[in-house]
Amino acid sequence: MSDLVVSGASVIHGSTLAVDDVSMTIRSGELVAVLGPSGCGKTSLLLAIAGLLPVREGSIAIGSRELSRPGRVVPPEKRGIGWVPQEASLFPHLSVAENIGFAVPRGRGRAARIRELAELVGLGALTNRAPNQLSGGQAQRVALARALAPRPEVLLLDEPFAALDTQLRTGLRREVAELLRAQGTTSILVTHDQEEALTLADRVAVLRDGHLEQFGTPEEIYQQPASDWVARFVGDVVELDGAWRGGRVTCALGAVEAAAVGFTPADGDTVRLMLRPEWIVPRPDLLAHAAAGADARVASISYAGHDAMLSCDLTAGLTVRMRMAAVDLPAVGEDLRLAVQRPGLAYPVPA
Ligand SMILES: Nc1ncnc2c1ncn2[C@@H]1O[C@H](COP(=O)(O)OP(=O)(O)OP(=O)(O)O)[C@@H](O)[C@H]1O
Repeated sequence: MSDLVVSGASVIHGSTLAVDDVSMTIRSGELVAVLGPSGCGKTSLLLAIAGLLPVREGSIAIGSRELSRPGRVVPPEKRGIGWVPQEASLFPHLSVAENIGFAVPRGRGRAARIRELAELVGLGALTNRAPNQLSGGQAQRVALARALAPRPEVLLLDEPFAALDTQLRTGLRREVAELLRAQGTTSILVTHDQEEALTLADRVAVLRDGHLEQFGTPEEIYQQPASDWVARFVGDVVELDGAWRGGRVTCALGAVEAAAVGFTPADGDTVRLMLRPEWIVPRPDLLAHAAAGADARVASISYAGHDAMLSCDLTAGLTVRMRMAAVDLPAVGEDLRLAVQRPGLAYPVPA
């Protein structure tokens, strides 16, 4: 098995430059999520990898096997790449087994291979069913089995769980990720659901307006966003402007330790401090230390079962949100001393 290498690829979709100079190496067996807002080029990137759109610049290859470059496209059926679409789009007049079998070559062992694939996706008992007798989740399992049938080197999944209800989606996507890992299939999952991307993928590619903003592990994307845009797009952020001095930002939350991302501020510069809401914590032990932390009053609490989001009015005049485990929550109106429990991220203030 080889890596999938996308190298400086640009793709025109209609009249739009949908993918703009994207480079990424997807390691053999890796599950990569492509995340981004609507229209950022996720599907266009997948179509180019599948051979359904040409590249205008750059190249796409699996190992040393070049699949796309300007003026040359290896046809989809010769690329060794499988596709699971958003809607299962099964043949309505064929049974589950026949739908899966559509992609299994004729010959000896065909029936056994169909049975193996049906069992792999948990449909061993439903092989004689017609598509209209399947739930949405079961239909997606058939589409997955059909895509895996020719043993593709790379599997592309275009929002395969988007049409399913929340509970089914959570269960099925975990199962599918485990199955793909067990098979060692290199997979690219397009999604606009950040939770899906962060929980399932080995690495996440964040696209914006056709550009690759960041490609990293879920922890890197969440804890060290490469830009303020990624910080805002993936997860919740608390934003405070303050003065930079020697690795600290003096703002309404006090003097908060921070790392500058992608620029080098000078002492005295105004920077934008970004924090995740769970990085802000109540610190009753700091009440006696006037220099540390910031005084706040709980303005509202949004309870979510396992945790809660608190809006706190700072004495200094701003409101910040903090997320905490929903155990012994403070009450609305309670006074707290807040501090930041890990270094924040500093970005330039937008012009
Ligand atoms: N069928 C099409 N014909 C012409 N242009 C298209 C077509 N589909 C997409 N585009 C253009 O390509 C750009 C990228 O679209 P693409 O579908 O790749 O984005 P996406 O990130 O997958 O969006 P979504 O999350 O909404 O599916 C769009 O802004 C649009 O202008």
